[in-house]
Amino acid sequence: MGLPRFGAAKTNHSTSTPNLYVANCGPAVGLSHDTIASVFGSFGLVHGVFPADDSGARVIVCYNDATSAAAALTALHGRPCPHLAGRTLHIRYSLLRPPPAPTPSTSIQVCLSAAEANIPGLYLLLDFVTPQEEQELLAAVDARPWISLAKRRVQHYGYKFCYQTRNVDTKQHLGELPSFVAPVLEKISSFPNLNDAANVSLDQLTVNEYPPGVGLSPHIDTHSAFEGLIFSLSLAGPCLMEFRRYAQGAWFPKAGSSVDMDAENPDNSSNFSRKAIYLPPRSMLLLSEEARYAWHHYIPHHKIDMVNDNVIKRSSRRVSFTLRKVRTGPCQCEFPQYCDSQR
Ligand SMILES: O=C(O)CCC(=O)C(=O)O
Ligand SMILES: [Fe+2]
Repeated sequence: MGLPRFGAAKTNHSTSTPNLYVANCGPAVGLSHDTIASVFGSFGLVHGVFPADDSGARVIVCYNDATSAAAALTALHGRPCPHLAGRTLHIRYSLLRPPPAPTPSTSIQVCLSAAEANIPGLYLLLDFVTPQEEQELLAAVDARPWISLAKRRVQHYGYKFCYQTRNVDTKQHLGELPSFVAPVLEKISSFPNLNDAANVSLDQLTVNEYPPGVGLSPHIDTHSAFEGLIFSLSLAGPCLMEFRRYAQGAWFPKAGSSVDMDAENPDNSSNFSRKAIYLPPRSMLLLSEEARYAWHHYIPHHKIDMVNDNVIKRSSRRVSFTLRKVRTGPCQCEFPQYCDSQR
């Protein structure tokens, strides 16, 4: 396991800082940093949520002041948290350590094609839309209202996506997908490698706009929320997407059980494979099968990406169109260890 960036205080007595070390909490157990920030935000202004180490299951929540941290610690430590999937959090004050020198993302080989990445079910088609179609799609979303999240802006069509539950409310249908996305859907219907392309009938679109330096914390799109094909079209700017396959069973303790902060096996918890792929503008990524169900995907929060020996600057924004089909029954995938329907 990599050196933790932050240490937890041995006890919570006589320590008081604005930073909390929270175990049993993080993207590897299905809780995004945005969700965690929102729940801890009810105790005071959260300045940021950071990985405590590379386990994906321990985070540092940083408040602006120690009083808010104390209130959150008292309210949330050692009991199931209904707003965080019922997980029992183990919280201590965090002893901040200076972050290590940034490790350049060259430490991981960046693939330029899905074949090179060799993850079953991952496909990348370059130049999926023309530059003119790209401009039209950007103009269409820019003419519509954006919703501002903490670090990026989003739009939802078909069904609203709820960032707290990482799910959709199937009873709240916002209507058909807008006509501006029709050319993209048309091209998807003849996407190669899809056995049942005719039945794709995507009904949810999330548009994300990322400023430079903003990414997305590691996550698997909730199995029970969406069917097995997830398409993501990159527009306006490039990014690097990292994929992580965590060791089997390491991340989803049985419902109701809790992982003790000290009892976790650090060797298991950092046990994941890593791959990265470069997504140029106008490319279409498809996550299906193992790539959709078993691999976390992650956009590092970088202003520049090292794509092997080349420095690639993120442009003033990247806009992605993520197209999915909302699931109506439970997921029956072959990856129960990552599946919220089968836990
Ligand atoms: O921006 C992207 O390409 C990915 C978005 C994503 O992973 C999501 O909305 O779940
Ligand atoms: Fe995703």
